[in-house]
Amino acid sequence: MPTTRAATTRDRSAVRSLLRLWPYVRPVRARLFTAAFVAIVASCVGLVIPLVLKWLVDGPVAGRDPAGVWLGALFLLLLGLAEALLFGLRRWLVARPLAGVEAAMRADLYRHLQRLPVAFHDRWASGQLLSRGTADLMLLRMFLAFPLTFLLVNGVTILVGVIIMLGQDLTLGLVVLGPAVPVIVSCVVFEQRYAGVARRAQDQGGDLTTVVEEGVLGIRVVKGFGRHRSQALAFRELSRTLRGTELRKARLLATITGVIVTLPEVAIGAALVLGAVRVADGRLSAGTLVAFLSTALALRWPVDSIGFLLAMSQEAATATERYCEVMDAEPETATAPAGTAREVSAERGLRFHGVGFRYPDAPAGAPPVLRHVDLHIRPGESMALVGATGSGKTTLTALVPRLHEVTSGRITLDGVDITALSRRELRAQVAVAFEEPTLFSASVAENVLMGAPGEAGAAELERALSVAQADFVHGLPQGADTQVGEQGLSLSGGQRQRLALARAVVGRPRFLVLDDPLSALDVHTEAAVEAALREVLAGTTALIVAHRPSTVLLADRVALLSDGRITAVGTHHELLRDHAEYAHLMSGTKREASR
Ligand SMILES: Nc1ncnc2c1ncn2[C@@H]1O[C@H](COP(=O)(O)OP(=O)(O)OP(=O)(O)O)[C@@H](O)[C@H]1O
Repeated sequence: MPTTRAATTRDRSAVRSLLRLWPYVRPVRARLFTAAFVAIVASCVGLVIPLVLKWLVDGPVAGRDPAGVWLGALFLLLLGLAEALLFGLRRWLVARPLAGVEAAMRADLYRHLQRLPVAFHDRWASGQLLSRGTADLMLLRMFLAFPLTFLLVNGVTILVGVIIMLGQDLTLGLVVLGPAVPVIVSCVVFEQRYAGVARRAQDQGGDLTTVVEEGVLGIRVVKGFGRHRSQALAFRELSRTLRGTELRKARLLATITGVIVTLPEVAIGAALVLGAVRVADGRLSAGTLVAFLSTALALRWPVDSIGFLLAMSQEAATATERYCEVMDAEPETATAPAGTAREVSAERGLRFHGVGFRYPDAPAGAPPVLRHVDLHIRPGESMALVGATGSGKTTLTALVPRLHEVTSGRITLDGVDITALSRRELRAQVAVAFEEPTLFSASVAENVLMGAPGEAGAAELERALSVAQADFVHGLPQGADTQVGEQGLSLSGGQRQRLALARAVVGRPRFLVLDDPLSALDVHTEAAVEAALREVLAGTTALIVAHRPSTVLLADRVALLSDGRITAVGTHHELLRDHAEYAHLMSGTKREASR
């Protein structure tokens, strides 16, 4: 199940979580405060209406003065209009800045994701990241636009309304205030329970996103193996779980809304009966009772809405937590650590010095993938890396561009420790091509030139395409400007591999790391690519993971990786002759090799 739980819902305050939004809200704070002030004024204007009603009932209505009634009606109309206009103004004030806050947070999240190490992405399910960048940020925008303002506005409105009611009649005011304590206690309990359920629903939403993403990206496998039904069942199961959590949320919300609505309504009913008796006794004017009840009714929405405003705030708090879990993850440092000795030896070429590595998420007690790897690839030399499947070849190649950090030992490029180079410096020197070629939704040219941003032009592009034997590009509808589909799926596996290879060589890197980059090519194309690659490799120090003798023969020497260590280094023929494991790995294709 693609679940990522970076943190459980710990004891934490929603307010503390929401305060972390301040850096984003700061630039638009003036607008937000103005909008909140406008909303408070609008709400208070609404509270003036009952006072006008009181004047109307006790004055012109009781005195049968039609002109006074018309005047009062006109005043009520103007107050209603002013209230509506002010609420409209509030909306206008917040809409644009809050869209900006959401966009800024999304941009920061994306930028941060790009800078997080590969180990982080190995650990986190993509749907969890996707849901943080979409659904969670939408929740936050809605919170800033609505509950944040209205919790304040409604609080002030309720306070002013209660003061007005108490001023009109103390006894009736106390009757209406009666349910305040049970309502507040219910709200506190609701907050605690809702926080956990809201977090669960957001995490389950992330899991669902992961399943949808995998199903769409893996549609060929799903169809090829006729797995629609089992995929649909798995999806239905997850969505049923999410539905259960959403229902639990709805039940909690329904309960708190029931409490918040019922208790005050009962209190208003009691005040109505008591007030009517006192009007009949002549101890209260009809106008005061009308004004009192109108004020109490005007407070209904501010009180009734507290339930869902609190629910939205809780969801925003958990969304903020989820967002911050990613933002708090330590990114790769872009610059070299200060004080690191750059030159550790005068040795040229690419050298592994006693390198050890274990994956951060490997089970405790599992042996390291690499142990004391010592290997020297001389300048201009190409070294093939051969080993059984799962022996750690891909892992070793990933250490050179620092996609993972060595856990012991060090790697040097021309005598310079790679940790002493900034990422930019390192990646300008080292180019990589992986067995699984990833292309982006962009043109062929953009995909290839990604290997040398800002440095290479049309001539370099042509040269790289020619080295990778990617002439098929000229036959595409718009040549190198043809857009390749999502992940390059509109191209064949071999075509994608050749574009990935072109991307690796386009910047004429000093160090080239190729992870079995020719595996999807037919023998004729592979031979043509190898011939062209030999020219490139002549001036480059290269480490090439190879499974086939034809790829091994590209290299000057071969290193055998076995049980996490380099157990032999020599030419293909030497190893074939002296090492049974190597001969075994190459067996079955020996004839091809000796041709
Ligand atoms: N992200 C990861 N987290 C934990 N272990 C991993 C991770 N990636 C790979 N491994 C483990 O590391 C070991 C070496 O994997 P690696 O991909 O480097 O082998 P390989 O020699 O390239 O295999 P192949 O020839 O099949 O491509 C394997 O046992 C694998 O299960």
